[in-house]
Amino acid sequence: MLSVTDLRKTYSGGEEALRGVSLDVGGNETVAVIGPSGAGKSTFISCINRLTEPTDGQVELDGVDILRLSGKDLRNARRDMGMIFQEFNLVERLTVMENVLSGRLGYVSTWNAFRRKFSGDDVERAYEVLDRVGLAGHENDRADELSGGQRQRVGIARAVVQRPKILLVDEPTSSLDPETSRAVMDLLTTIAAEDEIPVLINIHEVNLAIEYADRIVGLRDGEKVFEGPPEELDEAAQSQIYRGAPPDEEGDPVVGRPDETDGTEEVVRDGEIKRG
Ligand SMILES: Nc1ncnc2c1ncn2[C@@H]1O[C@H](COP(=O)(O)OP(=O)(O)OP(=O)(O)O)[C@@H](O)[C@H]1O
Repeated sequence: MLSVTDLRKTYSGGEEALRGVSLDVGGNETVAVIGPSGAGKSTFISCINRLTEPTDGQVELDGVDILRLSGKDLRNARRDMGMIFQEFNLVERLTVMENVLSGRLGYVSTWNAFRRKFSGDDVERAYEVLDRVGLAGHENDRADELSGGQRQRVGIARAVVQRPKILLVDEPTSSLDPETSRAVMDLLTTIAAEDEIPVLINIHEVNLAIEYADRIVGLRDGEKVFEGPPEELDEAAQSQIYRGAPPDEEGDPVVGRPDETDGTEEVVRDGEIKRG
């Protein structure tokens, strides 16, 4: 179980990217974080594994206080968090197999890692995982010979091969076309469900979040402004996340405020927008 409490990040320039965000992710669930550009989504994920140092707050993974760790303990904790990146972060001149095995580097001695000497079990597991992501037969292809979708499959395999306790996924489909994006999301959520790994995923496309997530979190200006199941992410909630629409006098969020339409729409307050 990942438990984040009151996480804050102020960058050195004074930008308050996170203003006290709390979130629990556990079990087999997929939690999608959505929000406009600059809302703090990437900062949130990178503060959890401390690629970015948070300013304040608490991050616990299965009871381990991540923010207190350093050196070897931090490296051990990081390998419990499988990272999948927008730009895949593969080593271009290495093969698919070498890239996947680099997910196991934390487990082999520095000397053996230097010699790229992996145990037979590690290699066997890498073959298995590559088969599961649909890359059997591509083990010896160089990363730079692959399509975008294949590259993200390698990224997924590299994260999964290390048997993480959680997958942290940052915009995995931003560089992919819609069809490939869906294939990657299918694969990611299938593998996570089969291996019982919870997933925390930043995603731009709201439709993909609704389709694939068990729970959606909306960030805006470094604050959590929505949390709920996909069916609760109605137009009012989306308006709150993407436009910061304030609640009206009755406490209901305002949908499609007149000054934000092109004048051809009649705005009603039950979430429905009728065209003139
Ligand atoms: N390294 C940095 N130094 C200073 N400010 C930063 C840094 N990284 C991010 N920021 C700022 O922090 C805020 C949140 O950025 P972040 O990248 O986390 O948002 P995001 O929701 O992931 O955006 P996007 O969807 O565009 O990737 C932004 O105002 C951004 O300019």
